[in-house]
Amino acid sequence: MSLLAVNGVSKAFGSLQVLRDVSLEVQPGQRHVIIGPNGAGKTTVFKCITGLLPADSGSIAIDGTDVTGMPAHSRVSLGLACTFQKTNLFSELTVEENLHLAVTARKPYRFRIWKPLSWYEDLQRDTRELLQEWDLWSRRRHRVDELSYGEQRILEIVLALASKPRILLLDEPTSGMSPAETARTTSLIQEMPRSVALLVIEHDMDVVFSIADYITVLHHGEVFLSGPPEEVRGDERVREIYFGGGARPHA
Ligand SMILES: Nc1ncnc2c1ncn2[C@@H]1O[C@H](COP(=O)(O)OP(=O)(O)OP(=O)(O)O)[C@@H](O)[C@H]1O
Repeated sequence: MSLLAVNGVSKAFGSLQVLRDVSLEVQPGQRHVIIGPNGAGKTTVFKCITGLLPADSGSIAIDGTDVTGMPAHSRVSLGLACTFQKTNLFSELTVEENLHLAVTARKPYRFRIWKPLSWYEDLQRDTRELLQEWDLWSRRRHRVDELSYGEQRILEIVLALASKPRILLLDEPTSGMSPAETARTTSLIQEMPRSVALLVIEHDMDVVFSIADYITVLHHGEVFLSGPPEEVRGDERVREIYFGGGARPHA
């Protein structure tokens, strides 16, 4: 069974039809990348999946559970996590404090004043492991607003991983990054455990073909093509969408 199934989702903003009958599936452990020109509807698909926007029609299921009418927080409890293009961090707190909050959010007893001592030990251990694993240990005492934009976006991905999601949605994880930060983010994504499936919106084709094992091409709000990377890379019509009008995918 698919971990995520989007079935025939449509969405309009007033008279602007942004999504038309969009269907896609994400399998456990898959690295599924959505590409398409600006305005194709990629972020809107993400918002419908997370529950930030209601779909006008169609359905969405996480691991077989129909979540179409469910609020966003219920989808999170089914294992969905998401980062969007705008960072969503506590900028006056340190890297470590931000991670503490994210790790706390998934722990039992989090609303209890009196917690077992082991609770604090687990919190410290989980935070330390994430900091070390994702190469943020030396930055742990830095306030978030002292980090570069790229580092902030990397931290946000790590925070999303702290909730131990089964499926993680990343909206343009490398946009606005320096080449070095893009390379670091690409290897971070490549090194993520296969216990997490990824659905990624990405414009940088080098990143797309470094991480994807399945690609969906959106164009004018419709699924234009989906398949393995070799199939998409060789498809003349996809080149035409990107390069036909002289428009290039922005990196
Ligand atoms: N809340 C909104 N109200 C009205 N129109 C919107 C809204 N959100 C998005 N749109 C429009 O819907 C279309 C699709 O937007 P969306 O952000 O999903 O595209 P995208 O493929 O993610 O583009 P990009 O690659 O530029 O991020 C665009 O024409 C956009 O202007």
